[in-house]
Amino acid sequence: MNENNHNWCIEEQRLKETIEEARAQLDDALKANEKNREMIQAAKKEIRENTSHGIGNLYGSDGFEALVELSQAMAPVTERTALYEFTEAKITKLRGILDTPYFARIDFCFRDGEQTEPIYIGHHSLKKENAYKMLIHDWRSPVASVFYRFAPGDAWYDAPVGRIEGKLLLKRQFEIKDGHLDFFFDADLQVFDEFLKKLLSSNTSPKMKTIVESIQRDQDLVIRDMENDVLIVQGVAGSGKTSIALHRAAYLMYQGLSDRLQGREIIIVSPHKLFEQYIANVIPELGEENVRTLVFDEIIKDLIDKKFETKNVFLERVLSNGPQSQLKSDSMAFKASADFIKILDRFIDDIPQHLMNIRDIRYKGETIFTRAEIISRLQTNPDTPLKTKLGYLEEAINETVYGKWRRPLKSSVRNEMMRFAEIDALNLYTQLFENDGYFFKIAAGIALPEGIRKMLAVTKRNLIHHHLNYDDAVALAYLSLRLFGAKEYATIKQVIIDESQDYYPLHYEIMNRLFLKSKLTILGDINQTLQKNEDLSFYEAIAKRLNRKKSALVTMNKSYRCTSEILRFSKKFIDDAIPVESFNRSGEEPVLLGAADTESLVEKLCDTINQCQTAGYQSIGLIVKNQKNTMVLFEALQQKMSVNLIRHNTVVEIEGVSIMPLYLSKGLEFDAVLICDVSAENYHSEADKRLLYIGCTRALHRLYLLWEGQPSPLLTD
Ligand SMILES: Nc1ncnc2c1ncn2[C@@H]1O[C@H](COP(=O)(O)OP(=O)(O)OP(=O)(O)O)[C@@H](O)[C@H]1O
Repeated sequence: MNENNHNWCIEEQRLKETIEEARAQLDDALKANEKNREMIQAAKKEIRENTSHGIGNLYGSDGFEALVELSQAMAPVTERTALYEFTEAKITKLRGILDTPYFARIDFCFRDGEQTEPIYIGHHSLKKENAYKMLIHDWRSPVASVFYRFAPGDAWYDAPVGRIEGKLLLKRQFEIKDGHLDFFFDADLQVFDEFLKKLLSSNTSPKMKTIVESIQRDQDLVIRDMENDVLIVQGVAGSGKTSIALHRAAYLMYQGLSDRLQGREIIIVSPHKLFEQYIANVIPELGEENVRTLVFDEIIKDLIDKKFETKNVFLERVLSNGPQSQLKSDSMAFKASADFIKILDRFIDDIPQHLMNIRDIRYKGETIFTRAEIISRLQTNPDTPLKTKLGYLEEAINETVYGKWRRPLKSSVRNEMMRFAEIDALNLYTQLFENDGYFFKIAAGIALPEGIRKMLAVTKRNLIHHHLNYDDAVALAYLSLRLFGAKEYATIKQVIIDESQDYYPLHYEIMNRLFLKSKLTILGDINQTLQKNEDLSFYEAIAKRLNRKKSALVTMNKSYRCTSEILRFSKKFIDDAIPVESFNRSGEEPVLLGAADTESLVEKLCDTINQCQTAGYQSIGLIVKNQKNTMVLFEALQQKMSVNLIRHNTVVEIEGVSIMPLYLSKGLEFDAVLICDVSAENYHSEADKRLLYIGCTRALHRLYLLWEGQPSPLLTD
């Protein structure tokens, strides 16, 4: 028998053993859950039929005893239900194992000359029942990191007991489907690249997928990092930032049995709802309960509880090149800047002095707190919310009155004394803009933008008419947080922020105060900003603002999404401050197609879509600069074919042919991308260049740029 056949027999035998074990455990689990189900049903029946447990009895004279009895009767049901759910999760895991038990094997020799036990790595671990033998190690286990990080030779991994050093003797990768071994190869870098290329070439799902089998070394370092309180990743388009974010969340949930995180202790801040839906499958596929994802608008909503212009509506207005676009964009840049945070902080400090109408507090003819004392109390400890400090003041009044007159103060008297304590964030925020003189006094010494007077006038007008624009909503959220605090997020231990380049200093200041005890992973690409221009100092400023003990910046320059041709084309829209490397997967050159009028543009779009469908591409993304233009093209296309409309106030499944405004394509990907309106009118500025970069890099295999009339000069620059 030659060595290949010998190895094949060994691997088939191991696979058989693993599958037999998994099948036996699955049978046991199924039987156990059948029993659990029967017991739950019987217990429920007993509760229903035993009249002393009836709900009606709770309202009788023996209500309390009946309640105790009912809760005692319910206890076994609750326990069994928990056991049932636990076993159901195990069943799902075992079914997954039966399909694909593992994808890799490493032979790691702990000491020279020592016998090695092969270590098989899969999505889930499997231990032989009643024995110590691990048949499969979870991809997140410490030893599995050797697979992702080392080529055969010296290797190490960090275990709970410290660093374990040794030699990696073998690194083998498997393709197993439906429990059958299709092939395996012993990793040499070149073969692995071929394997990855095959994976990337066949990517046709409209939903994000796991990358457990092919995580790259630099990606693994980020996924498993436990050293830093703030970990920042600058990664080029398609470098795997979102994939890393999700695998990191699953890793954090697994890491360390004692400090294992629950899904509710992690938050992923994502750019929009559609993106949330796009990534929703990944963490459950990785075998964990889903974590909470939210978009920043939801944080604003929680804090201000008022209707406001959402981020997407803001972007739509800025990108539709209307008369107010520039002003809106400038106003956002200013009101969410570090300088405006200073202005808001000064304003908050000034509130007790000038906006609260505080008077001496008098009781029975005596002054118990002077106005100056109260103001000083409210101005100290700036990090404590004003409302909390007002609560302390109330307690202090009570204590003083009780100490002196030995009687508690009636609440009506206390309320009378503290009439100033009713604070309204929106009302206060409006007062900041009511009078230009007051604003300039608060902002003294701070550099203000050129159009400040116009901005102030527009803000004042909007606030008077109860229009809360996005920039004001963010500022008001900060003000509310400083005035009232927010406990809801206090239990969060890990925050993962994707598309981090699109947030401004004020967003980070809010997140810093909200997630005070949390560690943060921040992933972004400064080449993919919408309506703002950033360089690497952006990340330094974030780290400084978040002010945690340890922070690090990691850069990832290799892009896995696009073919080399698409990436080369896309790179012309960005400067070369950050190198962008391609994974070296080859495909067709991007295609540029002009049309004389809308009718012929629509015809060309239909032809191109048909070609893509004939070529077998399943997800086809039609990207348009803004929603206004999207609607025009959608109406025309709809007459000729079935198209899925994606717009900012709806969340639909992304499948087949979808048309959307560019800002909603952020973070997503499609087999084929058609950027539909690359005319001179639509794309001409530096900011437009970045939009084109974002749009083009959504494409995996094919890219088409179409326009009506004159092509954008950015195509030929
Ligand atoms: N190690 C890997 N193995 C297999 N596929 C990978 C790997 N890393 C990334 N990919 C694939 O590359 C594509 C891009 O990944 P992802 O969306 O995570 O990148 P990104 O950096 O967030 O991109 P962008 O910033 O452009 O939105 C996805 O299809 C992902 O599955």
